Amino acid sequence: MATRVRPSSKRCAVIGGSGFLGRHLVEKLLDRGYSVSVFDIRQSYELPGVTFYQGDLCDKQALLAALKDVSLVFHCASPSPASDDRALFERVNIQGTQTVIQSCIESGVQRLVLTSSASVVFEGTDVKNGREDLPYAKKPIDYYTKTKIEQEKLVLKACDKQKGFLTVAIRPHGIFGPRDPQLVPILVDTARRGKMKFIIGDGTNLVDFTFVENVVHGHILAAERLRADSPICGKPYHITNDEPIRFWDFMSQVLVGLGYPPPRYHLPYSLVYGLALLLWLLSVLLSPLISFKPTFTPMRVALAGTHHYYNCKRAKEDLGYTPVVSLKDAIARTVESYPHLRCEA
Ligand SMILES: NC(=O)C1=CN([C@@H]2O[C@H](COP(=O)(O)OP(=O)(O)OC[C@H]3O[C@@H](n4cnc5c(N)ncnc54)[C@H](OP(=O)(O)O)[C@@H]3O)[C@@H](O)[C@H]2O)C=CC1
Ligand SMILES: CC(C)CCC[C@@H](C)[C@H]1CC[C@H]2C3=C(CC[C@]12C)[C@@]1(C)CCC(=O)C[C@@H]1CC3
Repeated sequence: MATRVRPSSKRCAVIGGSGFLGRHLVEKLLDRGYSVSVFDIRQSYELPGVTFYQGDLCDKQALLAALKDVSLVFHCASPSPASDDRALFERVNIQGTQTVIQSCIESGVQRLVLTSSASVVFEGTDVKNGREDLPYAKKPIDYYTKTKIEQEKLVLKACDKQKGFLTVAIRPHGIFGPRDPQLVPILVDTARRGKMKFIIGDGTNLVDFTFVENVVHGHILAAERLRADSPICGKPYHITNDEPIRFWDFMSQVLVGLGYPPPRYHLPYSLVYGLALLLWLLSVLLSPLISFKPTFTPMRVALAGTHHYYNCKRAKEDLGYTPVVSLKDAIARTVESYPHLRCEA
C-alpha cells in the first residue's frame, strides 16, 4: 500500500491558483497543512499561508522565483476555453507548459500534477464511458482542446524516474461549483436573454459534470501517491462525479434551483449545429467590421447535444479515488452559492 506523504512538512506551488479550480485546490491544501505559493497572472484573493507571485507562466525567471524550495507543483492555469485566440492558447498551453517543466526541473521540483481535461479525446461525437486508453482527438473541436492535448503529452513525456522528476495528469470533465465563472453564469445569462427555451436534440445525451471538490480530491490523491514506485507515474486519470446525467436534466435542475423555467421545446441537433457553424463563420468574416460573440458556438452545441461521459475506474484503482460529494448535494450547494444569479421576477 502507498505510504502517505506527510503534508505538514511540504511546500507546494499552484500555477493558476487564482482561478476557479486553483483557488479551491489552494484552500484544501491549506486545510491539509501545506504551505502554498500561488503563481498566476492575476491575484484574486489573500489568504494566510499563501504567498502570491504574480506573473506570466511563459516567463521563466518569474516562475523560478515562485518555485524556490517547492517540491510539488500543480499546474492548473489555462486561457479560458471561451476564447478562440489560437496564438494565446499555443503560447500559454504549449510553450508555457514547456517553460513550467523546465523551471520545475531547474528548481529541483520532484512532482508535477497537471490539470488536463477529459476533452482531449472528444471530437464532437459521442464518447460513452470513455477510458484513458482512447486515442487523443485527431480533429480537436477547438484550439483549447488542441493545445490541451499537446500540453498533456509534454507533461507525461517529461516523467523521468531516473532523474527523480515525476508527473501525472488529471482529466476532469465539466467542473462546476461555487465561484465557477463559466458554467452557471453563462447558463443564467442565456436564460435571462430568453434563449434557454430549447433542448438541442432529443435530450437523452449523458454527460459528466464534476463538482469542484471532487476534482480537488483527485488532484491531492494523485500528488500524494506520486512516487517512483507507484503505477501512476506518467499516466492520465479521469476524475468525474461518476454519476453521468442527461445534459438537459443537469441544466434544468440548475435553472429551476435558481428560479428560471427549464427548457422545453426540442430542436434537431444538426439544424442547431449548422446554424452555430454559420454564425461562427460570420463572426470571423465580419470581425474587421463588427465584433459579436455568439452564445451557441459549435463547441457548446456539440457539448450540449452529444454523450460525453468517462470511466474513472483507473483513478479508483490506482489513486483510491471516490467522489466525496454526490451530484445531488453538489447541485444544491452550487445553486445556494449564487444568490445574486437568482431569477428576480
Ligand atoms: N472548468 C472546466 O470545466 C474544466 C477545466 N479544466 C482545466 O482546469 C484548469 C483550471 O480551469 P478553471 O479553474 O476553470 O479556469 P480559470 O480560468 O478559472 O483558472 C485559470 C487561471 O490561470 C490563469 N492564467 C491564464 N493564463 C495564464 C498565464 N499565462 N500565466 C499565469 N496564469 C495564467 C487565469 O488568469 P485569467 O483568468 O486572468 O486568464 C486563471 O486565474 C485549466 O487547465 C482547464 O483547462 C479541465 C476540464 C474542465
Ligand atoms: C448555452 C447553453 C447551451 C450551455 C451553457 C453551459 C456551457 C457554458 C457549459 C456546458 C458544458 C460545459 C463544458 C465546458 C465549459 C462550459 C460548458 C460548455 C468545458 C469546455 C470547459 C473546459 C473543458 O476542459 C471541457 C468542458 C466541457 C464541458
